Amino acid sequence: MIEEDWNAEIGDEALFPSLEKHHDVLPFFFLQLSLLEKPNNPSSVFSQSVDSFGSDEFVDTQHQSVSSFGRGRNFAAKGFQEENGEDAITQNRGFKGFGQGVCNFVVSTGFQERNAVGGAGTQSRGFKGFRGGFGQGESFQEGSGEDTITQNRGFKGFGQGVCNFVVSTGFQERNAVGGAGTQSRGFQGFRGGFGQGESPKVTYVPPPPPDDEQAIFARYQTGINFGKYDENTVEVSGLDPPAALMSFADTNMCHTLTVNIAKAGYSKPTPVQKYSIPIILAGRDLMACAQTGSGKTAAFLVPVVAQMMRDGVTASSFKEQQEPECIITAPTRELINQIFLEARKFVYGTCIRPVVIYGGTQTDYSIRQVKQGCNILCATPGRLLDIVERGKIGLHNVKYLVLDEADRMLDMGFGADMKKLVSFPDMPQKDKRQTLMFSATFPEEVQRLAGEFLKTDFLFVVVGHVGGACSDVQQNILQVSQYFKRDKLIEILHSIGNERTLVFVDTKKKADFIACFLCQENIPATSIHGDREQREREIALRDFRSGKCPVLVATSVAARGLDIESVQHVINFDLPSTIEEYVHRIGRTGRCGNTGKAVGFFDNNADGRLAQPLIKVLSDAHQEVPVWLTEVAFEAEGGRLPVNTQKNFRGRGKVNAGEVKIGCSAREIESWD
Ligand SMILES: Nc1ncnc2c1ncn2[C@@H]1O[C@H](COP(=O)(O)OP(=O)(O)OP(=O)(O)O)[C@@H](O)[C@H]1O
Repeated sequence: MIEEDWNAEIGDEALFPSLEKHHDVLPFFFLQLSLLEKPNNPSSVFSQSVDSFGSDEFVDTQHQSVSSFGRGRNFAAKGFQEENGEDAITQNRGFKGFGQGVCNFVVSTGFQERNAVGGAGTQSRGFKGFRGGFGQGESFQEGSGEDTITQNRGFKGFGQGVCNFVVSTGFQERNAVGGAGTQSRGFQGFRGGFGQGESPKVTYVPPPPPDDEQAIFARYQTGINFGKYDENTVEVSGLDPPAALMSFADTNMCHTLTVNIAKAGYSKPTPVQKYSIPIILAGRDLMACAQTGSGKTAAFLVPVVAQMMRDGVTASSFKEQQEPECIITAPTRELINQIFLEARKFVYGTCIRPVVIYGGTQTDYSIRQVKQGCNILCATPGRLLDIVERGKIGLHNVKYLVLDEADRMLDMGFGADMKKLVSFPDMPQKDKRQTLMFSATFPEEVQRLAGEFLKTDFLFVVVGHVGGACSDVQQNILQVSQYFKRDKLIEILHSIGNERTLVFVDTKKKADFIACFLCQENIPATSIHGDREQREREIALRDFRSGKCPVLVATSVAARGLDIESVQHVINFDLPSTIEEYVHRIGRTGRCGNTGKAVGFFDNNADGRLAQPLIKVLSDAHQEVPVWLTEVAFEAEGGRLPVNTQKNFRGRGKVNAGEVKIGCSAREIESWD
């Protein structure tokens, strides 16, 4: 695990980045902001915000802030201690870092947001707090109680130094959703960024999902192109593949499972399901590649549950150590949770108990969930290894090991963890378990690596092209240089209206910045990325799902797997650095036979090397290829047209089988989780 964000999946500590990290982050953030400025437009949103602080000094002193963070005395601790509960305690820690330096620097998107959408009362208080705070040097310690008052006091407390500048992602969330209660979360974002000393223990316990039947089987409608999935060519490589099934009834599944499939609204299997289900039922290992949104989750869940029922799996009762029959891993917390929710559908009314555990939540909570019984364990890699190492999970019973987003699970982000998982002494050898890998993309290097985990007679199912984009997504690549991206974004979002839109950017800081910027433009937006606390990530996703915030600005943490109803648009404000990532990102729309639109801002200076693989993806998906793009591709390749566009396009040395060295560029290191 070498990536900053990946670490967030593994250790709770990473949720509260150390001060040292921000020594790097702050100058970068400044750079980022300046890069986002148009050269001839000094009156940017950012400058306006700055102006509203009423302090010219901070411009000159911003670099000092870097060194001043974290050296301070325990500023304002008492005031925050007056609040009850986990938030107050952590806030206290967060503020420890402030106060002593010459310049503390605050980026508070929250205040900007309240401007945009908050109630009048809140705005007034927020701004009072802000203005009053600068340079006054009053104390946090006065008063108690209500969040808004605390904020007010809190900001009064700033100002011992010449300039205060706080990067508070939490405030952004409030921007989007408003309300006093959420305002207090702003301080969480703040403390998350600038705490000092030891990392606070993560105490977040996610709310339990609703467990009434209607909620469990909630779904969205298949789209007009659902039937067209059958037009895709399907190739099965390997010896003696079983025949594909034509309907769910073709299998000998137990009655309860058949009923659950119907309740889930699945009347006919998609191609990846038609081929994968019989392969898994036949006990074969499988690597399956099919376009985004085409039902890969059920392609492994249905046969695994069917087999478990056939094997007469018994209800697992309360035990200190559980021995699940199936382990499912996925790279992000939100995705693994989604897989768990899907699993609940298919096991409904059976004795099979699925459990989900992931980073950013209280470890004891994960352990309690596991102890209560666990047949199918859905887990992100870090939390999984942690729980196994604590002896709460025994692996000797594992019959099914599923890697969703398998190419990501095997690359330099999680590859080492997966190797560690299969190397535990009690993990059955590959010939004693079934290993199943699914993704919409499988670069050749991963295919070779996957062999280490799979039996030699595994089957490889490919629906359409390996790594092909979903043809239900209308792709449009626009030439937009970075200085004009914000204007273009606003223009597009205004034309879109209230339709649900995912905007991808390349860094966590930029995700917050753009969400904040949109709020200032009266476009309710929120953000999701690896530096946000899990609670905030889940709120952001919930608000996006519900339509409360129709725009979600995200890093690649939201690129894979997320199945959100009615996402009509994906905008790649920054194009990703690999073509695989692009395919996954645009696959958040156009799912399950529905149509969607994807726009990519292509900056010739930054994205030249993506041109060629983009052309292939566009043409494979029968999309128009702009003439300028072919010219850029030609130039980027030094006048040659490269042939293998399935590979990652960033310069990479030769990779030998077994060497984990794929898929992550500098830009993704910033944005993955
Ligand atoms: N046979 C089916 N009939 C109707 N709906 C289905 C069927 N199979 C899957 N779906 C629905 O299609 C949607 C997309 O499925 P899923 O999330 O499994 O896609 P995926 O291929 O895993 O996508 P990604 O590559 O983005 O992870 C889900 O809402 C799922 O419930």
